[in-house]
Amino acid sequence: MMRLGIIADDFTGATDIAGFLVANGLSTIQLNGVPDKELQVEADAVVISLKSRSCPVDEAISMSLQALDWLVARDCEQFFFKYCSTFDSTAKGNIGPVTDALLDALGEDFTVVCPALPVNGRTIYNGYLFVNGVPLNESGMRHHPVTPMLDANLMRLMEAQSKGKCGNVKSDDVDLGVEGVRAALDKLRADGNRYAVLDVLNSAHVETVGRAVAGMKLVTGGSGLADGMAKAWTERLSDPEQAAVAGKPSGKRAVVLSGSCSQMTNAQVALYKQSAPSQAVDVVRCMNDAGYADELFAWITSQPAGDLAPLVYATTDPANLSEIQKKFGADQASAAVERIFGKLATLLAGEGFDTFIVAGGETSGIVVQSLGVTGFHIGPQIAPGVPWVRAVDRPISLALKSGNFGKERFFFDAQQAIG
Ligand SMILES: Nc1ncnc2c1ncn2[C@@H]1O[C@H](COP(=O)(O)OP(=O)(O)OP(=O)(O)O)[C@@H](O)[C@H]1O
Ligand SMILES: O=C(O)[C@@H](O)C(=O)CO
Repeated sequence: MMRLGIIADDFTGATDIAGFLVANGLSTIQLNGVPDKELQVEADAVVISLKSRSCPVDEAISMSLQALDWLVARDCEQFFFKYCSTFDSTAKGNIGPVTDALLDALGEDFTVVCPALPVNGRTIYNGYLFVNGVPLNESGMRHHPVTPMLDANLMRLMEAQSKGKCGNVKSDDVDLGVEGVRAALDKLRADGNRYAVLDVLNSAHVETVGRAVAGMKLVTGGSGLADGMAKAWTERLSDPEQAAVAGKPSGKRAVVLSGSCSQMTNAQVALYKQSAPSQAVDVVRCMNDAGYADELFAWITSQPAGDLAPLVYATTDPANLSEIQKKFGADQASAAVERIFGKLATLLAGEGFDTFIVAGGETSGIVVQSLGVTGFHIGPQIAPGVPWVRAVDRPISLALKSGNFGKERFFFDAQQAIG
């Protein structure tokens, strides 16, 4: 019997939250896009992954409401709007409008905002979001190709996008435990706030806020909050290993496709290409050479099988990225790069590649769409927030890595985990 319905605004975000639920023993299925009305699924949690983070706001709202309807019709009792642990949403972003639409649809007038994920260095203090101890707007996120984050104050970001007031539950209240958080939430609500940013500095706070929001119809945030919520459902916990079995990887031919320009992906690519065959993507050719994907495909298939998987990367440093964007326009350059990765994925699957290690949320979205995969079983985690997943409808395994996740050896670690 399904209980928790999750609407995620991108693909890697969806696998991230699903991975934490499975690690806590909740059986979880991830569906790519809003499924057919007929589809029935049996799981403790269902994650619907959308591509709604950076699309026009009307589309984001409409997709999210369709996802909500689908989950409501499957008897979900609680709903989670999952967005990025680095917020990834400027003053014009979709998080506020989608939260408002979900609240209205559920007949609710209050929710929490909690992108914290301390295990990956995302903490919230006095309502400011930090990445490894640095305010969001001073972290690598200020150079993000699509959503450069120039403010770390979550109340301000939320109010700029939405139609209500946003307060803050301070870490002192979280230190008081579940009752402290609930009292602070009641007070903020009574004071006319529509949203409350939850301070979270460590894993004890994660558990406290997870318990404190147990009765809330709608919560919003990152996978840290879901980790805390899942830990609170002790009576439903089953064997975590069992929950991950259906998603274990077992593929034979792997490739690494990296379209993220985050600091961490830059470090992962730099290390991996010292040992593995690699090919950099030429953005100019992505834009104007119809045969470019075929050429990259031919290069990949010419690499010896059995060794480290070949890497194709568009990953580049902030200075070069900003030059490319100035020359061609950020949207045009991104779209051209995404198109190449999409074509490559289709060609590779046709050639028998069954294991795709992908870096970047948008990049993962396009790869998954191009492969035509409708949903995933969630497997064991490679790194916090990055589980192996196995397509429900084809023998294909994927590791969909959020830009900033994983350690430097991530691409090696992923391949080591293949059985
Ligand atoms: N060299 C490049 N020049 C221009 N655009 C690029 C280049 N490399 C990647 N891109 C684009 O930048 C965007 C990166 O977004 P993506 O979501 O894949 O990574 P990310 O933002 O680091 O990951 P996440 O969303 O998981 O944090 C994609 O649209 C990609 O096509
Ligand atoms: O929360 C995160 O950081 C990730 O799951 C994500 O959403 C990046 O795309």
